[in-house]
Amino acid sequence: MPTSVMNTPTAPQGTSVAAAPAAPNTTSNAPNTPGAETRGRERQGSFGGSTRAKILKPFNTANIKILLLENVNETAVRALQDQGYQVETHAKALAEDVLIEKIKDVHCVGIRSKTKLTKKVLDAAEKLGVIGCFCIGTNQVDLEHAASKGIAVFNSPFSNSRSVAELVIAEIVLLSRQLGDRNNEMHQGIWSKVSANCYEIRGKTLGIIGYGHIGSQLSVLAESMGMRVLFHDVVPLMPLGTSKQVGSLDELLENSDFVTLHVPETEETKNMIGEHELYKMKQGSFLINASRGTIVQISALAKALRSGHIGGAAVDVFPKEPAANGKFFESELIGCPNTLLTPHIGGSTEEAQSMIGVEVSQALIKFINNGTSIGAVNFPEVDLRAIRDEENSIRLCYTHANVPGVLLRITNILADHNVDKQFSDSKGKIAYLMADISDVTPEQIQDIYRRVSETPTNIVTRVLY
Ligand SMILES: NC(=O)c1ccc[n+]([C@@H]2O[C@H](COP(=O)([O-])OP(=O)(O)OC[C@H]3O[C@@H](n4cnc5c(N)ncnc54)[C@H](O)[C@@H]3O)[C@@H](O)[C@H]2O)c1
Ligand SMILES: O=C(O)[C@H](O)COP(=O)(O)O
Repeated sequence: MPTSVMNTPTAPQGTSVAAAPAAPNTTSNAPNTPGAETRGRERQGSFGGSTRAKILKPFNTANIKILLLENVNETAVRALQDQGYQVETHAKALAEDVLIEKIKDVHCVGIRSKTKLTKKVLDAAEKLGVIGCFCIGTNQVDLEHAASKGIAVFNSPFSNSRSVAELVIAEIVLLSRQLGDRNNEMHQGIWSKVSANCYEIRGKTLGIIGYGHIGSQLSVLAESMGMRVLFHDVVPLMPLGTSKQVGSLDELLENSDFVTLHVPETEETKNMIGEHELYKMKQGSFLINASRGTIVQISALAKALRSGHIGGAAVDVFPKEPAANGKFFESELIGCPNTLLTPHIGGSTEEAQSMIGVEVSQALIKFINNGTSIGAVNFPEVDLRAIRDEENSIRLCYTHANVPGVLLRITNILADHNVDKQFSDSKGKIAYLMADISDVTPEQIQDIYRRVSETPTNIVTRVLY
């Protein structure tokens, strides 16, 4: 595979700082901003007593372009700007043609759940090395294609879990008391005081489908409200509190008063809840979906709500969601009885967005500056302990096809050098190797870079120093 443009090395300039090949599309030899460098040193602390840890960075961080879409939180914008990167922000998702034009030139893109990074979009991205999903879901990215191009994808696996769990707790109470309908009536000037089919949630059974970060957090909150919790998951999991894992989806549906979905969007979960499953649910029971819109068949749910078989639903996610605020929303669920519709706000709290901004921006910075891929969702997870702060030490980051014989080839290239440490791992068709090499001259760095990036298995080669 070809070496991406973002990894073109700079020519040797005579000093270690100036000479090393650069990461993302470095064109200038200006040093990093002093502020960022000092902060980095403080963070990494001393290395083995008297020797400090080296601050690895792509050479001129001002040349690194970051595109942040969908109103990514200010905490991320600041953190990325503090590194000296060029950061362009947009409040909304971009139309595909605009995105294709914008993404051509950037080294990193930050998105939320709306931006679709398809094969077509990724193929237009000539310099892209890393993607940050400032959310939990990563189904909006063609992860495999990104990996095949050496593009690592990071997300925030749990920073908004609590926000979703709290919303679901609120919805359980609201549905149980038909609060959506009562509220609508009052706003129309209609006084309608009813207790028929309104219930306390104490003693009722909550069925959680998908007992991951959100499902398990919800389980604890629901039990503290006096609910009994059943859950269904594809893997056996430790039940929290007195909750109980059931043997099948049907068993959960048949025994729950409230059913709530917390699974990712996958081939298996698409249309997971249709007519058959809805009619397995108890008469008058409630359905909540704050996972992904494709998991519930909307027509079947609307029919079950209108027939009264399902007593109410809260839906936060839809198969087709408007691209931005103010755009028209349509759904067969509009006007269904006791149905709460929210515009994908499960993770939309100040706390969650701020934490996500910090978490994902740190992962991006570590990947760009240090090559660290820990936490990547589509990429082998590799890290090395800090590199010594010595002039002529470098870090080689090599993303390559996962085929036999590669390590031997790299060992031959590095045979005459002092490899301080090296680690490599693979995931599916790609593998990632990091090696710290000391005592290398600028000419040797150029030679290592050239020979590694010319290997037939090369996807992306970077040298950090
Ligand atoms: N509405 C929102 O704003 C919002 C916010 C955050 C997350 N989400 C969605 O919620 C989903 C779940 O989030 P999470 O953090 O709990 O994820 P998670 O990965 O921690 O947990 C998902 C669980 O689902 C299970 N699972 C997968 N496939 C399954 C199947 N076919 N049947 C049963 N269980 C299955 C997994 O084993 C796992 O335990 C995310 O993927 C995202 O799409 C929505
Ligand atoms: O995947 C997620 O974390 C949620 O769906 C939230 O997505 P958002 O950041 O687009 O609100």
